[in-house]
Amino acid sequence: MNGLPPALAAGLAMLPDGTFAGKTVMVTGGGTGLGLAMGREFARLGGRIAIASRSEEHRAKGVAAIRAEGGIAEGIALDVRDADQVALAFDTVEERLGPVEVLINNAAGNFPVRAEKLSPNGWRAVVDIVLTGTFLCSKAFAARRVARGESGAILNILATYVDGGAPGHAHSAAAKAGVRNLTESLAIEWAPDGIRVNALAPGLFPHDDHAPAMRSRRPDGYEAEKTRIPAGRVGKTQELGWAATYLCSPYAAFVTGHMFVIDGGDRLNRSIRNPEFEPIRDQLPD
Ligand SMILES: CCCCCCCCC/C=C/C(=O)SCCNC(=O)CCNC(=O)[C@H](O)C(C)(C)COP(=O)(O)OP(=O)(O)OC[C@H]1O[C@@H](n2cnc3c(N)ncnc32)[C@H](O)[C@@H]1OP(=O)(O)O
Ligand SMILES: NC(=O)C1=CN([C@@H]2O[C@H](COP(=O)(O)OP(=O)(O)OC[C@H]3O[C@@H](n4cnc5c(N)ncnc54)[C@H](OP(=O)(O)O)[C@@H]3O)[C@@H](O)[C@H]2O)C=CC1
Repeated sequence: MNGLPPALAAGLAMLPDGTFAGKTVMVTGGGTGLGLAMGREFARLGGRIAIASRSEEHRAKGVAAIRAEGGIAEGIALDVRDADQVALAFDTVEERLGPVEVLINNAAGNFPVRAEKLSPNGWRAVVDIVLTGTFLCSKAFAARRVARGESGAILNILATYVDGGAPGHAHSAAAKAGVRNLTESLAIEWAPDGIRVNALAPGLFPHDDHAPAMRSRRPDGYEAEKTRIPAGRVGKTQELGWAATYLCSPYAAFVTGHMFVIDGGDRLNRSIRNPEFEPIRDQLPD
């Protein structure tokens, strides 16, 4: 399990070429990090990618990365917390790329903070982006799919701390746990309409786009983390792309309401080695 698959080095897609040809895929927060990695994988398989987020700089970076690989991408201004902006974003994507057939609810806010120091606004910001934003985008998506009488797929990006919580992440973990439950409700409700709703729970996937607050505070970065994770390494972002494209593809037509965990066994908490231990509370900002 420790070795990287050769296909990763070769930059290969997992599914057949053209699996998403002619389909429009909206990725919220798709200009950076994991969202961009997933968008690149959908684009490799022929999908037309709408990168929807607040920052023009992030959107432009994501669009350029996908176009540089020969893919089709457009940037769409969106704050997922605002229902009017969500409606406008779906309309704009439809004009530019065609109706959205796949929605990746990837946008998130998070900053590690001791819960007793988290302000009401800080709590609201994270819960609104993660939980309310996922609901608003899912609702707008499904309303359009149902009106057209056409099927679709939604993928909600969680985090493995939906089970068990995490010190310093009370706001994010609670919001993500809410999204997990929402995934299940919507999967049942929209299954008769041909809309599948699944979730992808990543473990640790460090990347260069992370905001300073989200970077490891340890001088050795993620080296110690690697010894804690049973697989002996952190995740590679393209691995999420493979999982996301599978879950939204016709090969997963009978999969809905599922949470797919991709974490190298981290959540099982069975360390095969014993790293130097530093309590997570002690790693949080003062
Ligand atoms: C460790 C290793 C991990 C290792 C990595 C572990 C990975 C764990 C899994 C990862 C999960 C993720 O979600 S990773 C995704 C992370 N990406 C992001 O967060 C990018 C987007 N984030 C943002 O835009 C901002 O951070 C966020 C605050 C959420 C939203 O921005 P807004 O402009 O809407 O809000 P603001 O007005 O700036 O702030 C709203 C309130 O939040 C407070 N606030 C903002 N930042 C704060 C902070 N660092 N500490 C305390 N409080 C903060 C402000 O003071 C405000 O409260 P008042 O002063 O009271 O008004
Ligand atoms: N990296 C990791 O190890 C892990 C990540 N995750 C999850 O993966 C997903 C991606 O995280 P990651 O790539 O690491 O982090 P990033 O910070 O790189 O990505 C977050 C994205 O969300 C967008 N965003 C934030 N707020 C809003 C908003 N209100 N409206 C629209 N877009 C918004 C940002 O774009 P902009 O600023 O342009 O709005 C940004 O592109 C998240 O759901 C996260 O919780 C889960 C577990 C581990």
